[in-house]
Amino acid sequence: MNTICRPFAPQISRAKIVLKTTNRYFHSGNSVRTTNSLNTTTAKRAQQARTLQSRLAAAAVGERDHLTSSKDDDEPMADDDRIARIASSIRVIPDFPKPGILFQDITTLLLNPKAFKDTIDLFVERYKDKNINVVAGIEARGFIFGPPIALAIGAKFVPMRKPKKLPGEVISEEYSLEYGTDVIEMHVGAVQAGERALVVDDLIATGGTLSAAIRLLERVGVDVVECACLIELPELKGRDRLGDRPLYVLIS
Ligand SMILES: O=P(O)(O)OC[C@H]1O[C@H](OP(=O)(O)OP(=O)(O)O)[C@H](O)[C@@H]1O
Ligand SMILES: Nc1ncnc2[nH]cnc12
Repeated sequence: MNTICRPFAPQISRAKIVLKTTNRYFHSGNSVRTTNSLNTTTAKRAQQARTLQSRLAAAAVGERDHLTSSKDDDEPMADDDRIARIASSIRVIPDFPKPGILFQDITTLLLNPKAFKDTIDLFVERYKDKNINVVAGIEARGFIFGPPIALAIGAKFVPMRKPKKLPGEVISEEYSLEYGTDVIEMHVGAVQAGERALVVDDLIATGGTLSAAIRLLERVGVDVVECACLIELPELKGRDRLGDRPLYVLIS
C-alpha cells in the first residue's frame, strides 16, 4: 500500500477522517463545525492528523471499523484499498465557509480520475443487480456522483433541486437545518409509483436533506431501496432521520 496520507497543514489538509474523531460536530446552516473549533490550536490539529494517520494505516491493512460501509455491512469494504485511496483524496478545509467549519471537499477527489472512477465503481458494483429504475441525485454534489451511477446501472437520473430551479410543475419538501429550513423539489412525472429508487448525495451530516428526498419520493409511491453517500459524519446521527431506509457510505 502506498502512503495514503500527508503531513497535516494548518489551513488545508487531506487528513479528513480524524476531523470527526476528536470533535463533536454540529450543524450550522448547510455545513458542519466543531464545538471547539473557534479556538482549535495547532497542537490539537497535529493530534488530529496523527489520529487520522493511524486510522488510514489501519484501513490499509484491512482492519474493519475504521472505514465503514453500510448498516447491514454485508460486503468486505474496509479491506478494499480503493476506499483508502478515495479517503486520502478528499480534502478537509478548516473554517470554510465559516469559521469553525470543517469542510469535506470532494473536488480534490474529482481531480484524481482513478479515485473518482473507484468511487463510481464501488457504488455500481453494489447496485447493478438491484433492479433500480431511478437514481435521484441531490443538488449540487449529488449531481456529480448520481449520473455516472445511473448510466452504469441502466437507471434514469432524476435531479432533486433547490427551490425555483426546475421549470416544470414540482412537488416540494421542506427540511430543517440547525437554524431555519430549506426546500428541495422534484418534477412531477419524473418518477412513477412502484419504481425503485436509489438516492445519491456526496455527504450525510444531520440527514435533513436525505430525509426530505425520501419523503418526496415516497409521497408519489416510489420505493426507496437505499441511500448512498460518499461520506458520513456519524456524530451527527443523520442515519437516525432516515427511518428504516438503508444508508450505504464509503467513508465514515
Ligand atoms: O445531512 P445534511 O445536514 O442535510 O447535510 C448534507 C447536505 O449538505 C451538503 O449540501 P449543501 O446543502 O451544502 O448544498 P450544495 O451541495 O449545493 O453545496 C451536502 O452536499 C448534502 O447535500
Ligand atoms: N462538513 C461538511 N463538509 C461538506 N459539506 C457539508 N455539508 C454539511 N456539512 C458539511
